[in-house]
Parts: sequence; structure tokens; C-alpha cells
Amino acid sequence: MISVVGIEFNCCSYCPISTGPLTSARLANSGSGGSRLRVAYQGVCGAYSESAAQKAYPNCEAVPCDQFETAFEAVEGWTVDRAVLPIENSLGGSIHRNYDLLLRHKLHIVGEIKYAVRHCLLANPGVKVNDLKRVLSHPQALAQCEYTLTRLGLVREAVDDTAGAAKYVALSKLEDTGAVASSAAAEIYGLDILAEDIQDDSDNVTRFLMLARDPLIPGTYRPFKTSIVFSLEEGPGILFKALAVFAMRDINLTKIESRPWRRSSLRPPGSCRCFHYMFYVDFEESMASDNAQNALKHLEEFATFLRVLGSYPADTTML
Ligand SMILES: O=C(O)C(=O)C[C@]1(C(=O)O)C=C[C@@H](O)C=C1
Repeated sequence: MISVVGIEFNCCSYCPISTGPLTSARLANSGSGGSRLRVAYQGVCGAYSESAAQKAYPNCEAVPCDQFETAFEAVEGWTVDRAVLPIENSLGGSIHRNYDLLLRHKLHIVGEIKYAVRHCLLANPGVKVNDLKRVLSHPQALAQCEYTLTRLGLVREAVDDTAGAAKYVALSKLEDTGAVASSAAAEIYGLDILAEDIQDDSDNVTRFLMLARDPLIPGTYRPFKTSIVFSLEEGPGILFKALAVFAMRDINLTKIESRPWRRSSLRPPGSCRCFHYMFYVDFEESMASDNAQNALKHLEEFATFLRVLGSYPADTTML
């Protein structure tokens, strides 16, 4: 239990208000230790990412981080053992920042977890829906509740995470501002739930990646997925040919994403192209299978860069 300006929060031991979640600057002094697996997530206690971390690694010590990048650095610097970070949402789409960070850092994807996100409209005790003029939350959460928030005519303001929004509304004792966050956040920060399940679609699922310093040894004992990132030469039909290496081997692609490639120093000399892309592809095959290995050997014929981000058990649960 943490007590701040007269308010007590039933929070985890990692985010005392005096210090807050881990930041890049504080990583060096936050050694690991103890026997439980330490798992970094972005946000504060009550964030969906914390619940996803607990679902991915039951009984873990979930360690809050202020930014996605801090979670990457915390794993790389041995402050924690794993990170669990969102990569895509069924309503809001991709979390682009984490695609870019996967490329910039050297962590391996060792698993995925799907988490059903159920948003609530929260406010301080006594505040009614009609009192609200403004609502705070993570941009993804605001996007997922577009319909309800528009109907209520609320001004939206983006903050770093849903639970952080709830905490701010509680600490500031705001009476005209609510938060979109989880029912867990309502309980932790002592807020009332004014409306439940306010996401635009009841099937609101966020897919999280489990990241580690070492890769998992791929198997074929259960359904595996593999995530890769590659870049291609410029030319007609090159992307078509690259994707054909999977189609001709009957390998199912589950996701494709393209992101700008910012490392202009690697552009061919004299090239006037400003728009270079990295392609991220997830496919349903283990790297332990000859089929996947042959597909990637074939892809290397067109790719100017290719990296396997991880081969890991697919989360096949129906939510
Ligand atoms: O803000 C949170 O609670 C988070 O865990 C972040 C996050 C995201 O980054 O997409 C995770 C799940 C939901 O889709 C909304 C927000």
C-alpha cells in the first residue's frame, strides 16, 4: 500500500510514487536479484500491459517502465529478465514504435500473448458522466473507444498509458476529467466506473510480444510462429516475389507491416530515393522446419537485409 497526499493506492512494490516507474536514467541502479522472473512492461500499475505480463509469466514480478525503450534497455542491461510489449490491436492496428524498436535493439521474440482489452470510463467518486468535459488515456485506448467518446462529446487527451491517466485523475482530484482504463486501475486508484466495455467492438484484443536476451530453440511439438524483418532492392514485382517464397511453400502469413527505414547512410551511393522500407512479416511455421528455412534461403536472393526476430509458440487461444 502506497500513501501519497492522503490517497492510498494498492499498488505493486515497483512504482513507489517517490521514484515512479523505471526510466532509462535509473536503469543502472536497479539491479536484478531474487528468484522470481522480473518482467518489464510499459506503464504504471493497472495498465493492460501489466496484466498481459502476468498472463504471459504467471507469478512474475512485473516491473513498470516509463517508455517502451526503457523496457528494451532493462532486458539488455540485465535489470529484468523479459519484457512484454504490445505490438498490435484488433481495432487500433499496429504499435509502430515497437516495430521500430525491435529493429533497433537486439532482443529476441520468445512468445506472444493475446489479451482481451475491456475499457471502462473512470472518474473520481461522486463525479457523473454529465460532469465530464475531458477524458485522458493512451492514444490506442482513445482510438479503440472512438464511438463512445464522440457520442459523449468529450475532449480527448493522450497520455503515456491508461493506468497513468487514472492515477493522474485521482491524484489531481479532477472533477471535469475522466480516464479510459481498466477496472483494475479503477480499484487501485480509487476511481468509480461510470461505464464498462466502452470499446467500439466487444472483440478488442491486443497482441503482446514476449522479449528476451536469448532466442528460444524452435520446435515443432506445437504450432510455432516466426517473425522476420527484411528490406528489398527497388524494382518491379520485388515485393511480390519476396512474398511468393512463402506462398509457393504453403506457408500462411499472419501479419505484414512496413516501416520507414531511417538509416539513410546505408542507402546505395547516389541514390535519390527518400523512401526506404523495412518489411515485417509473421508466418505460421517454426524455424525448426525445412520448409521455413528454404523459404528464408529463397528470400535472401532478393533481400538486401534479413533478420529473424524470433520463432516462438503461437498463442492459439480463442478470446
Ligand atoms: O496503456 C495501457 O494500459 C497499455 O498497456 C498500453 C496499450 C497499448 O500500447 O496499446 C495496451 C493495450 C491497449 O490496447 C491499450 C493500450
